[in-house]
Amino acid sequence: MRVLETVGGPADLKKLTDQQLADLAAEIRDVLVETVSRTGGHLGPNLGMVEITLAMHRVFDSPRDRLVFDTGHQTYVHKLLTGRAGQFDSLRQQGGLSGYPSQAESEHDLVENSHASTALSYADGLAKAYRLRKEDRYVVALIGDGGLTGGMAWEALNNIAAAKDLKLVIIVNDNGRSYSPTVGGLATHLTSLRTNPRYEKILDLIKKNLGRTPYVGPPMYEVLHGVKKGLKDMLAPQGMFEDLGLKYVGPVDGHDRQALEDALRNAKSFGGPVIVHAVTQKGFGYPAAEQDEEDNFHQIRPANKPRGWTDVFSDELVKIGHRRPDVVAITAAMLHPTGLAAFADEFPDRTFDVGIAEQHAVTSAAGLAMGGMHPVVGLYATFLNRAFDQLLLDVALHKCGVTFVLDRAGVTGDDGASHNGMWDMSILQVVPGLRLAAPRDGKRVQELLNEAVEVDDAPTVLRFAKGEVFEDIEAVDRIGQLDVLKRPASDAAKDVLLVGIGSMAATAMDVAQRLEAHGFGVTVVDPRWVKPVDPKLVELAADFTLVVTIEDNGRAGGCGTMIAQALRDAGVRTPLRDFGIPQQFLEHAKRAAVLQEIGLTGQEVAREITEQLTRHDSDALNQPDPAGDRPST
Ligand SMILES: Cc1ncc(C[n+]2csc(CCOP(=O)(O)OP(=O)(O)O)c2C)c(N)n1
Ligand SMILES: CC(=O)[C@@H](O)[C@H](O)COP(=O)(O)O
Ligand SMILES: [Mg+2]
Repeated sequence: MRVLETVGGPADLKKLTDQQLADLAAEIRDVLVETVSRTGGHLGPNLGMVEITLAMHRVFDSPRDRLVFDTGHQTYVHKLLTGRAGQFDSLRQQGGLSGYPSQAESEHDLVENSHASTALSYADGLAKAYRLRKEDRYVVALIGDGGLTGGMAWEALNNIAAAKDLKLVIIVNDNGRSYSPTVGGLATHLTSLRTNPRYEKILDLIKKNLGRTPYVGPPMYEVLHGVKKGLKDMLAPQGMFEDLGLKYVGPVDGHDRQALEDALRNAKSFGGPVIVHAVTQKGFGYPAAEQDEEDNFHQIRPANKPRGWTDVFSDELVKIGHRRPDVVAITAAMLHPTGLAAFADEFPDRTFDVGIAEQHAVTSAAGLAMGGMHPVVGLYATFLNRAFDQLLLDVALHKCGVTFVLDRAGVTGDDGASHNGMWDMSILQVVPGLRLAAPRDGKRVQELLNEAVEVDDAPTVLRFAKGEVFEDIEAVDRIGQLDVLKRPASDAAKDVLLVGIGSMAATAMDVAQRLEAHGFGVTVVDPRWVKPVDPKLVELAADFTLVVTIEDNGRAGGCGTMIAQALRDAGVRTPLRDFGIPQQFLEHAKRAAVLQEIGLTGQEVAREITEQLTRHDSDALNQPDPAGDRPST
């Protein structure tokens, strides 16, 4: 029987021998490689977390002691050790285990948000709560070196360092990478800590020698090891953490479980906030991941991936870069995933990786624009949320010509609720002067990106979906900025004006076909620029019985809402039905499965409209469904 099968929960770990623990670590790595290669997910980060997770669960008592994982993508081992090994095959599948912590799955899971750099703030709050409630519980926060480059982490450290009596242990999982090697002064400092051979060797020497004198040895080693500014300052530049007033333990070999346990017990004994600096290798134990230059298999990348929206953007930006020396690119630690790597290869001096620091990225872009450059900021749509204030009041207020390219907009699916790009076309509607484009296919990505970088007195935004780019849908006419994609076969009644937004233009074409089969006259348009609302769209709407909008964004405050407002403001009484993502946190599943689930498919939308049009109840065309914010079906 495998050791893993004997582990029903963390308590079982405490009974295992060193040999059994070594066997268990090997078994876990086999399960990770075998399963994640099939299901997809974060293989590299989790291979690097085996010994740390074992040590965490052997030294602390989850869930009484609370374990908080930053970003949460590195919790597969935690799941295997907390009673979910039997379900691990269902990882990231619809109805199966989430790829991130899930309170619904286990009492051992707490933080579900996959946005980085939040763990220390949660931990600060939790530890304060336990102190106030006089609960003798530890909080253990695991954060990566990448997560530490996020501003929130330093806001939290500033508070934690001042709270000497918080029972809080911070484990920095330092593998030197986010996706790519971690950048900035912090990375350099962590490197100086982890690569100072003298410090480690001398400590080992002391430990070995002192260890031979049982009565004096271990306590003496503890004193030496715990000494604040003496031994360490002399041997390794401490600076940062200790100068902040934080106890620092390490650097510890993050793949030596025993050493980790010693360090965590040492940290636990301080009774106040401590940083344990664990040095790991992303992908450890699986050579293919260890040697993967791009990102150590941060995410399993499917072999021969079809050409995606990201690729079209990436190629077009390089072309623009050649003709526009003022164009620069900014990434928040996601050079490859956002398609900026090609631009970086071509223009290394005009590409800036700021770490996982979206807020800094956006305001730094404002500075670059004020300095005469035209920044293109590449982000995943959901991560823009974090930098909304910077976009609103650092970029838009000053009318800075910054172009934002939001990848993974709309339903992304298997990374769960916090990864769906369902917020941007709602929050961006309130930004004065901002121009928002939603390309429907690869050709429009090229077209709209070139139009966007020409705007130098306002922020411009392009947003497109995850995955394979759609086939080009050519327009049959252009009215103002509007592309007409389909007119009725004959001069049939102008029953429905279908507004397909971005990737939903293809869905709109499918809906049109289905409606025409029921004898309705349908015109399909793609606004291309969805903000501000095109006056030509408002004019056109006046001639139709019903306007229908379809968008891959939350319904609340989305494009449908804004177009309806523009119709009302212009006195156009044509009723409007808006289809979009229901304003809910969506369970993880593949994108197509989620779209099916929420009714954002051609078949479902066509059924709804047919039902509404054939209800013969003219009011039906005017009254929204009394069910309120029902799912968009
Ligand atoms: C706010 C935010 N921006 C970007 C990401 C995308 N992202 C997911 S994991 C990751 C790298 C995390 O690096 P690190 O914290 O060092 O953890 P590791 O993967 O190395 O274990 C990034 C950038 C995110 N989750 N949150
Ligand atoms: C954990 C994280 O934020 C990213 O690694 C996320 O998994 C992105 O996934 P895709 O790049 O596959 O959209
Ligand atoms: Mg890292």
